[in-house]
Amino acid sequence: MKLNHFLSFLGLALLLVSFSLASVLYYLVYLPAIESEVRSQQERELLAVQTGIKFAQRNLDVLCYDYSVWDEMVGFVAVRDEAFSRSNLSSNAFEAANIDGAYLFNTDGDLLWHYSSSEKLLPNTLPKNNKTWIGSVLPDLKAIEKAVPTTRNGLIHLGQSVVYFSNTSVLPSDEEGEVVGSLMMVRAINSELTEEIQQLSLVNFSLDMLDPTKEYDGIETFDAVPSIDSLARQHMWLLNDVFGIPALKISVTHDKSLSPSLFTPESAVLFFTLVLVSLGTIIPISIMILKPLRSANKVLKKMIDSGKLIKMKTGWHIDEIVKLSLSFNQVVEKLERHQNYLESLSYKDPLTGVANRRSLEVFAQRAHEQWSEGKGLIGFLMVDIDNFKAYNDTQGHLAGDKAILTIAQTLLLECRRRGELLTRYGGEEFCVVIHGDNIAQMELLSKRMLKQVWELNLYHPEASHGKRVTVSIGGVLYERYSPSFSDMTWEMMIGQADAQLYEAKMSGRNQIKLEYAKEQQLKLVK
Ligand SMILES: Nc1nc2c(ncn2[C@@H]2O[C@H](COP(=O)(O)OP(=O)(O)OP(=O)(O)O)[C@@H](O)[C@H]2O)c(=O)[nH]1
Repeated sequence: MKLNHFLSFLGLALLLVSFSLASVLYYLVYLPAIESEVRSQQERELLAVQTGIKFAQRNLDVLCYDYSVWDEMVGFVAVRDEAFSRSNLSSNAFEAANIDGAYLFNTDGDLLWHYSSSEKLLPNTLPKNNKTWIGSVLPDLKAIEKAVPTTRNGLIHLGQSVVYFSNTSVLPSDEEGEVVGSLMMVRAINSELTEEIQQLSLVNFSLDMLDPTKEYDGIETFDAVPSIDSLARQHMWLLNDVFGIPALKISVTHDKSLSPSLFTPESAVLFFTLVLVSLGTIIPISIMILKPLRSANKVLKKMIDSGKLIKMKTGWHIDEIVKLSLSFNQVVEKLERHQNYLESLSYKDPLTGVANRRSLEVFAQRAHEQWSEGKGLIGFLMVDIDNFKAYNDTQGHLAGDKAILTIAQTLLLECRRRGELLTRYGGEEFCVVIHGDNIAQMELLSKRMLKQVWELNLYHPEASHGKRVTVSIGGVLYERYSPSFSDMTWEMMIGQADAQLYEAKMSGRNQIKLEYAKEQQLKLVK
């Protein structure tokens, strides 16, 4: 897998994992917590409405009780005194106390006196014909016989209206004595009351009057403490009147209802931030790691293809990669040095340190090519140590090695000009390749070499000349190339030089035999 593909895959995988993790956390942890919070808030809102309604009811109960357990009211049941009615039961007082209707009954349930704020609440709208009118709304015999104040309250339909009522038995203020009747006060369920409870509970709700003849299936009654089964924007509850007939529908609108969605603008922003962060991480990694890796790969491939050692670039951003490149380059440098050393070894004679036969071949081939192209002259000198077998036999092989080394170094000092190369041809024999312009060069060089070896004065008891080590030299020099030389290879030229060496040996050693080749004409000189 390519690294950039791997990085893209990694980025994508990270995004998917983040998204999956966020979803799991959202659905398994966050959402249940939010849901339970919203549920408990909704339950609190319903409870607040319920409490608010009960509170409105209690005000009515207290007011009704105050009027009922009052000696003057007992007197008013017996004789409806206009003066008492005017000063204590005036419409202004009831309006101020938010009472929409007041009805005074005797113990038989007959209406003795009433007040109503509107025609809708006139006595003829009282649901007296209901079987439970006495007992549920007015005190029954049992309650009357108890001779203590008893109260009934709840909802009732008055004509087209639904009201809260509170009915308290009328009896003397010390609560001893006969119950003479009952007083009922009502308050219409209207927008004013709804607003009052809303302000009290701080919950938004509405109260809708229901058709008493209809049935409302699927809506629960609102009496016990409500419990929420499912979260909703709105919850509805039924309020029955004291006769069990549906009277009102409460619709509570909740502040919070819907669970927060995972797919919100905020989560989209978060997601794209994650994408940007991932890209922002992957792109620099690609630039800082992928680029050097690609470059290194290129260098290695080039090395394999070309067989050459190549250094890497080192200008990267990451320290570790820079260090790796530097170390690689150090290895390359060491290998280069080692390679050069090995190469130099393969071109040098190990005993004398002068060029070996391999170098001779390369140099001779190049010199011959250039000579064939008409550049300069070419020549070969074969230098052989005289009577060397005898030297070895008398002085020992190690001394023989040393003598070869000394003679090689001496010859090397003479072959220092451009176009001259001294090589060890084999054993105690050397070959000098000459590629130059000077026709006298070969002769001069031969003479100097002969003289320098002589002057070394290496003792040789069985030497042909002066008890010292000498050399014999045979050579050939070709003048500028002409077509008549076209068949002459450098190997043939060496052969000619060797023949001259043989001549020198045959002529008594410690001497030079050179041959100058001039367009088929050979001139022998000493
Ligand atoms: N010590 C030593 N001896 C060598 C080396 N290479 C060749 N020789 C010896 O050189 C001697 C060459 O002997 P020959 O070829 O018979 O020639 P020569 O005795 O020099 O006689 P001429 O060449 O005819 O003057 C042999 O005895 C070789 O063993 C070397 O590297 N070290």
